[in-house]
Amino acid sequence: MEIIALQASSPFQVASATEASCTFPSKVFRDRSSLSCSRSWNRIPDDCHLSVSVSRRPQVPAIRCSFQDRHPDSGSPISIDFAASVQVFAEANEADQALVLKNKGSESLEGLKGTCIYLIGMMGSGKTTVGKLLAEALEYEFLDSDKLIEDAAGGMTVAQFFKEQDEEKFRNAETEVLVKLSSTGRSVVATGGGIVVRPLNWTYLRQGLTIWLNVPLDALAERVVAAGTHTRPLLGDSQGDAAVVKALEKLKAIYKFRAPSYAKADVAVCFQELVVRLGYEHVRDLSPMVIAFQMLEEINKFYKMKKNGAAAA
Ligand SMILES: Nc1ncnc2c1ncn2[C@@H]1O[C@H](COP(=O)(O)OP(=O)(O)OP(=O)(O)O)[C@@H](O)[C@H]1O
Ligand SMILES: O=C(O)C1=C[C@@H](O)[C@@H](O)[C@H](O)C1
Repeated sequence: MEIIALQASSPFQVASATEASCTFPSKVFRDRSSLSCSRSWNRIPDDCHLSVSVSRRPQVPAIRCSFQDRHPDSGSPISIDFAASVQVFAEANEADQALVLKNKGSESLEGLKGTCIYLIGMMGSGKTTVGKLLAEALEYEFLDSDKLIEDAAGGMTVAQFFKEQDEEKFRNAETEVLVKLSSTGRSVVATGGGIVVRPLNWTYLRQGLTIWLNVPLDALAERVVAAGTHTRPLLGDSQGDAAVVKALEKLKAIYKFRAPSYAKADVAVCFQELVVRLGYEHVRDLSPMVIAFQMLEEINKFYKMKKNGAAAA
């Protein structure tokens, strides 16, 4: 354990005036100059020094920062930890991001207590891509409800299901899969885009934590066309120059009907908000890692609020 004293001015955000834990990327703690505190904390005396302890566990470099001082008014010990913000995370290299995600995942486990996570959102919103990263960070199993339906139907693809049977039968199979999933735990489930529409499905979704990936429709249209719409029967097979425009029209119609159901999620990650916070130009600039980080932030916030609510009641 190494103790270093620092004067302040920092890119890190303080999660709360009294407590928050953090894990900084190794890249950041090598660069000590970036570890100092912001003057915007008017409760902290200007000449206050930070004491930073750097622990080097074999796999997980971590830094905890806390003030070694007393509150100027009350005299009680001040303990402030920094939380690496999504801005800091987005700038870290991939290896550091992986470490931070893992640590952040461990922090979320206390609130989650093994609860299943259901990712909901329009087709192409990244439930599978980001869900796998989230599952890894939490050491949860990753499951895909469409895949479970396909397995239960003897390998018939979702597209075949829609063609050879009908949407109603597909929705019944989807509910059956959800019933089974609701008796499990410690899984991140990428759900089918339409799972939210049946009110009955919410009985099961509510047994877990629901997270909505709220992605602007124009970005979705680009993605689904790039990946090929043939696997998404509700979009039809759009190809050629007009494909994105056609896909966008269909997505708009579907979303109009579903938006209130997605909004019932416990937690939402709004991609447009994230783009603005990070000063990016487009949703396509958001990496799956950054989205997974933000999901963990929102999960932690959700359980913290729940805990505070329970304590206040
Ligand atoms: N953050 C991202 N950046 C770039 N591409 C992404 C991102 N997230 C997802 N994609 C791409 O978008 C496409 C759709 O992603 P994905 O399959 O994860 O979505 P989904 O919500 O699981 O879709 P569906 O509900 O239709 O199965 C994939 O080709 C994936 O590689
Ligand atoms: O949005 C939807 O309704 C769907 C999304 C896919 O994940 C599949 O579940 C299926 O293609 C239907």
